[in-house]
Amino acid sequence: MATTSEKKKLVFVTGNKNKLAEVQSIFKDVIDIDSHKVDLPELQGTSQDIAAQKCKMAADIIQGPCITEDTCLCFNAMNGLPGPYIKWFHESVGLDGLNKMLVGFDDKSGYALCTIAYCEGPGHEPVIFEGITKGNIVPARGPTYFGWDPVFQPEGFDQTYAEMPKDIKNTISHRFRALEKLKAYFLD
Ligand SMILES: O=c1[nH]c(=O)c2ncn([C@@H]3O[C@H](COP(=O)(O)OP(=O)(O)OP(=O)(O)O)[C@@H](O)[C@H]3O)c2[nH]1
Ligand SMILES: [Mg+2]
Repeated sequence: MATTSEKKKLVFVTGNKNKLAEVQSIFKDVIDIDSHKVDLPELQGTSQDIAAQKCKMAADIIQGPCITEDTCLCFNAMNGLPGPYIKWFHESVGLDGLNKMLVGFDDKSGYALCTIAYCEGPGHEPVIFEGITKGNIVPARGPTYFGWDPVFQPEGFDQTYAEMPKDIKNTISHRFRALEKLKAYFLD
C-alpha cells in the first residue's frame, strides 16, 4: 500500500458536501481528495453525456485535472426516470412524492447509478467510470440529511441507505463501485 507521501492527489469538483464526505472516506488510505466547490450547470442527455460535460466545464474552471460525478436514481417501472433529473424531482415532490410516483406500478425496483468523470485538463476528453447498486424504492426510513437515501433500500439488505451505518453504505454503494473503477485506473 502506498505511504502518505506517495498518495496520489485528485481534485473533486462538486457542490455537494455529502458526496465529498463519502468520496474522501472511501479513498482515505489511497488517494487524497481536494475539493473545489462549484455548482456546475448540467445539460440534459444520457448520464454519460451529462457527466462528461460537467467534467469538461470543471476542468476549464479550475484549469487543471479533476473529477466530477453525477448521480441518478432510476425507477425500472419508468424505464430509468427520474434518472439524472432526480435532484429536481426530489426537491419538487419530496421523499413521499417519489414513492407516490410509483403508486400505479407493481414494480418498485430501481437502481442508483454513479457516473464519475475524470478529465486531465482543458481540451481533454473525460474518461467515465460507472457504478450501479440495485434496490427498491420504499417509504422513507432513517435520517434525511442526504438526498433520497431514506427511500432507497439496496437489494439483499433490510435497511435503507439512510438507516445503514456509513461504513456499510460505503462498501456497497453506487459511488463505491464507480470509485473502485477509478482507483483501478489510477493505481493498477
Ligand atoms: O440519497 C442519496 N444518496 C446518494 O448517495 C446520493 N448521491 C447524490 N444524491 C442526490 O441525488 C441528486 C444528484 O444530483 P447531482 O449528481 O447533480 O448532485 P449535486 O448537484 O448535489 O452535486 P454536484 O453535481 O455538484 O456534484 C442530488 O440531489 C444529490 O443530493 C444522493 N442522494
Ligand atoms: Mg449537480
